[in-house]
Amino acid sequence: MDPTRKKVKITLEETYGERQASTRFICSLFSLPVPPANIHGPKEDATAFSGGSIPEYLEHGRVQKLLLFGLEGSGTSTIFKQVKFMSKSKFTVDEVQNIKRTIQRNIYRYLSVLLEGREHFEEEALMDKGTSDLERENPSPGTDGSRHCIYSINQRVKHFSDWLLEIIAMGDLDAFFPAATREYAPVVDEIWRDPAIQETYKRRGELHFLPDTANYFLDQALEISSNEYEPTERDILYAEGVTPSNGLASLEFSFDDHSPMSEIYGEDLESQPSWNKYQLIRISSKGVHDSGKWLEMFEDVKVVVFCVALSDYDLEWTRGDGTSENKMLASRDVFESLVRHSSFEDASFVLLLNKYDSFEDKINQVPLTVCDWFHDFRPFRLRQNNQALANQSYYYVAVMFKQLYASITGKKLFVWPTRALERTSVDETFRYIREVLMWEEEKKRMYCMADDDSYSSTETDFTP
Ligand SMILES: Nc1nc2c(ncn2[C@@H]2O[C@H](COP(=O)(O)OP(=O)(O)OP(=O)(O)O)[C@@H](O)[C@H]2O)c(=O)[nH]1
Ligand SMILES: [Mg+2]
Repeated sequence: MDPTRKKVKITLEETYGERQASTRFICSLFSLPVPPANIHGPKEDATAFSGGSIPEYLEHGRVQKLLLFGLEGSGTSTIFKQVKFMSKSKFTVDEVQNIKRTIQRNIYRYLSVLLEGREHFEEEALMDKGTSDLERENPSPGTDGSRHCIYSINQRVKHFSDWLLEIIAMGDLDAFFPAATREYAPVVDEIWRDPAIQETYKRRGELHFLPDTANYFLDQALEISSNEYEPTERDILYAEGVTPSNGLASLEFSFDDHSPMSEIYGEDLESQPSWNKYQLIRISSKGVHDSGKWLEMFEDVKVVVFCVALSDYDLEWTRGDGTSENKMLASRDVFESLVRHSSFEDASFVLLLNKYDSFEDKINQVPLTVCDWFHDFRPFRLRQNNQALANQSYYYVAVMFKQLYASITGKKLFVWPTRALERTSVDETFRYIREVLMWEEEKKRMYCMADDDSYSSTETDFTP
């Protein structure tokens, strides 16, 4: 069972005491940190988030700043959008119009990636076929004399394909967009359903720049291309390019005051600190690269939330200078540079290991050891299902990051698995972050008391 599901099951079935014990046991087994009172798991009801009037609490300086970072494609904008929906902040009419255009434009981009991939796969397949025909001295042309394979398309589609690829290569799509492209919606729909394109889509892992959600939009090409189309919440969540990709986005939110967290402090609500207002600041990966100066602005950040796509362990990443490296290693390097940054000396770090769903799908096909950093990973048993293997691999990756973090700071790194496309997962994540914040504040308070010599020393140490 994967850790996310375990968490939900724990919430539903176990009593608080049992849960604390089992969570602590699992965490100590894998050397993972656990907050002291992981009281209640996620509520299904995402409305537990509620928007608040910002200026007054900014004034009182009670906003807890959370900084969200991650390498390109790690899922930070998806998380940001989820929080925006959960906090009930609305997109303006203009923003929705822009999102609509972006989604309509993205369809052409996805199609062009598929068409280009198709050309490549066709060439490759025909070459292989040619070689094997030669070996058998038995060439096998199609009925019209030309050669075919599963990636071949008819002349009409080929015509459109050449036209679209040329336009996109010249950067001219905007000249045809949106009016002219609307006319082509039926062709786009036809091409997407073409067997050659569907075969190409099956090999999407080999295509760059094709997100997991491309099929979601291509399936609806006709509706999306119409004038009347209004993006749904899910469309906005899945769409790329909604959150600025090279800038900074900020959002304020709060948890509702009747949340389970208040129970940590029992009946004594008077002494409960006001930690329920948050500002989430997302800096895009481009921002991270040329952000030395920006980072100085974030000295008062309480938590750095660093997002890594778990399923990146076998992917290549092209740096600005054109050289490439494993994407997990690239993420690790960015993580390390943030951990070492003087602005975050006093901040806590929460590592989100995102795309747990893709990770679970991939882990039985591609061994974790393809990433050099994980070369000595040895699963307990060789024959096991995806979930169990994903679970073990997740803990291994978490521990690698924890060791790295501890070697630099001497502190504990908090780690959490996420599936950013699922709202309950993001809700659960922010509840966890809130617990981390409270735990850290409480720890500081305890240390202060210990300094005053008014507190027994053994109880100050509640690191797991
Ligand atoms: N399967 C899966 N896909 C995800 C998950 N989180 C995000 N994605 C997808 O991954 C792609 C990249 O996610 P983004 O949220 O745009 O990532 P980002 O960190 O904002 O990256 P940039 O926008 O490139 O800076 C999008 O197509 C998302 O829909 C997840 O948990 N599982
Ligand atoms: Mg994005």
